[in-house]
Amino acid sequence: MWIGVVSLFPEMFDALTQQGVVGRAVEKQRIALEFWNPRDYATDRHRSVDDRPYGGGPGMLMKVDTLRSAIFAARERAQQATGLVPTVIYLSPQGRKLDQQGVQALASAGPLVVVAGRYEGIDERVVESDIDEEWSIGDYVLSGGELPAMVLIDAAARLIPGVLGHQDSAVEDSFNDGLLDCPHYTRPEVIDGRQVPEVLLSGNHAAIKRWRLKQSLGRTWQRRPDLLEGRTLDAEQHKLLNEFIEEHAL
Ligand SMILES: Nc1nonc1C(=O)NC1CCNCC1
Repeated sequence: MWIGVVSLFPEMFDALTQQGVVGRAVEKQRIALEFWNPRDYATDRHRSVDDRPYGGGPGMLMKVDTLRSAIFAARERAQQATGLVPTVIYLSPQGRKLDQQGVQALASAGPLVVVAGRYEGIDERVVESDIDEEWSIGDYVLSGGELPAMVLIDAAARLIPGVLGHQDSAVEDSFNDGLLDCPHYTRPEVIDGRQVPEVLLSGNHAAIKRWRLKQSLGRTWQRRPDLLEGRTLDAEQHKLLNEFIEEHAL
């Protein structure tokens, strides 16, 4: 998967590329990550990358010409590297809320150019003319689009074949099947009197799988009932959820 990033702080992405799942994916060339910094296109003495908003008001916007130069360069490189026209993504609170379904769509959308905004954001005409999709990682305001971009890249990378090792599977990740994750346990068997559920020590893999699905369904029902709305449960899932509800009835 080819991803171009437009950011004033490309060094922030070292947190993603120097270690962990994405770091290994880059090393294994499952993912190609390239960066364009609008500041590299600044021609004035101060290498300006921000500009004042029309109509006044607090804060600045990203300067149009340096931003667009970086986007165009990234888009050009995407086509050169992949032969495909990239999807240009802009991260902002005004975007579509990112969820696993959206991540799956982005992970299979071909090359991406991800634009990380700073200041109060970018000129609306740049959104209209140069951005294909606007996405938000949540209803809160951050200092920059770099962390949202890293969230998107990390989540998408996990879905690229060959990125996750055998030791962790994107398939069992919560939200991959639209449910919350089941509880997990590791050594020791007792922590301050709290035991590991017996079934997990039984070696009965069918029972363990059943227990985990039941816990996922139950926790989703308890904590995020919205995720179950419109979802069709099969007979087994209905049975498990009903068992969970009975066991947890107050
Ligand atoms: N939430 C968000 N999901 O994506 N981007 C988000 C965000 O807060 N961006 C900042 C908005 C203010 N300007 C700097 C960037």
